[in-house]
Amino acid sequence: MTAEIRYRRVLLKVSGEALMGEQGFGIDVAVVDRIASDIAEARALGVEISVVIGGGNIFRGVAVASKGGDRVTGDHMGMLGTVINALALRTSLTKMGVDAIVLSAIAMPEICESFTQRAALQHQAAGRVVIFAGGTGNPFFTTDSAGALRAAEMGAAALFKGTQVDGIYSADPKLQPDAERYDKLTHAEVLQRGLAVMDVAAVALARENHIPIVVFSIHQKGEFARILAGAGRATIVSD
Ligand SMILES: Nc1ncnc2c1ncn2[C@@H]1O[C@H](COP(=O)(O)OP(=O)(O)O)[C@@H](O)[C@H]1O
Ligand SMILES: O=c1ccn([C@@H]2O[C@H](COP(=O)(O)OP(=O)(O)O)[C@@H](O)[C@H]2O)c(=O)[nH]1
Repeated sequence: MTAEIRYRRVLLKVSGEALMGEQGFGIDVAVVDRIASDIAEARALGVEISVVIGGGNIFRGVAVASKGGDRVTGDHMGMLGTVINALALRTSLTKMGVDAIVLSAIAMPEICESFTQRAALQHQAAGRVVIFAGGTGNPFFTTDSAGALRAAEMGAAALFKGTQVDGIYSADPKLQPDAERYDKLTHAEVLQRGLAVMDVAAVALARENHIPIVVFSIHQKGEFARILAGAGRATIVSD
C-alpha cells in the first residue's frame, strides 16, 4: 500500500458532531477511539498528519445568537468545546501508542500548549500528530476555516474533511436523497454552485493556496488510509 501514497502531509478536519456517535450530545469514547485508530493507521503509512477538531457536538455560537444572546460569547463557548474534543482525541491516540499533542489557538497553559506555527512544525517534524484546538481563535469563524488556515500554515498537501456524508453532492443529501454525487470538482465550482458542505471562507482560503480538499465519511472505518493510498470513496476538490 505504501508505494502509491497520494499525499505525504495532510491536515484532517474532524467534525465535532461525529464524536457524539448515537448520543445527542457530547463525546462517545468508543467513537473517538475508532477515529484515533483511523489516524494511527494512516500515520503508519508514513503520512504526516495534523488534525483540526470541531465542536458542534458540544456547542455552536449561533445557538446563543439565535436566542438573542451575544454571538461572540457563544463563539467563545464553541471554541472551548473544541478544546474538550481535542483532549479526548489526544487521550485516545496516546492510549494506542501514537505520540500526539494539543495546541490551542486560545492560551490555556495549564491544559495544553498554545498554538504557534513554529511549535506546530517542530512537533510535526518530531513525528507527533498535532491536534489544533480552539479553531482559528476568533469568533465568526468555523473549524472548517481553521482547517484551511492550519493546512496552509503546516504546508499540508491536502485538507481532508471527515464528515457525516461520503462526498459532495449537488444538494445536501440529507435533505435531497436523490442529489447527484461528484467524484471531482474545482474550488470554483464548489463556490459558484453554493455546495454547502464547507463554508465559503474555508473553500476560498484553500483555493487561494492551491490546497486540494478531500471530503469523505469519517464514519467509514479505514477510509482515511484507503484514500491516502489512492483508493477509497471521496470527492476531491482541486484547481
Ligand atoms: N452539497 C452538499 N454536499 C454534501 N453535503 C452537504 C451539501 N450541502 C450541505 N451538506 C451537509 O453539510 C454537512 C457537513 O457540514 P457541517 O455540518 O459543517 O459538518 P461538520 O460537522 O462535518 O463540520 C453534511 O453532513 C451534509 O449534510
Ligand atoms: O475559528 C473558530 C472555530 C469555531 N468557533 C466556534 O466553535 C463552534 C464549533 O465549531 P464548528 O461549528 O466549526 O464545529 P463542527 O461543525 O466541526 O462540529 C462554532 O459553531 C463557533 O461557535 C469559532 O468561534 N471560531
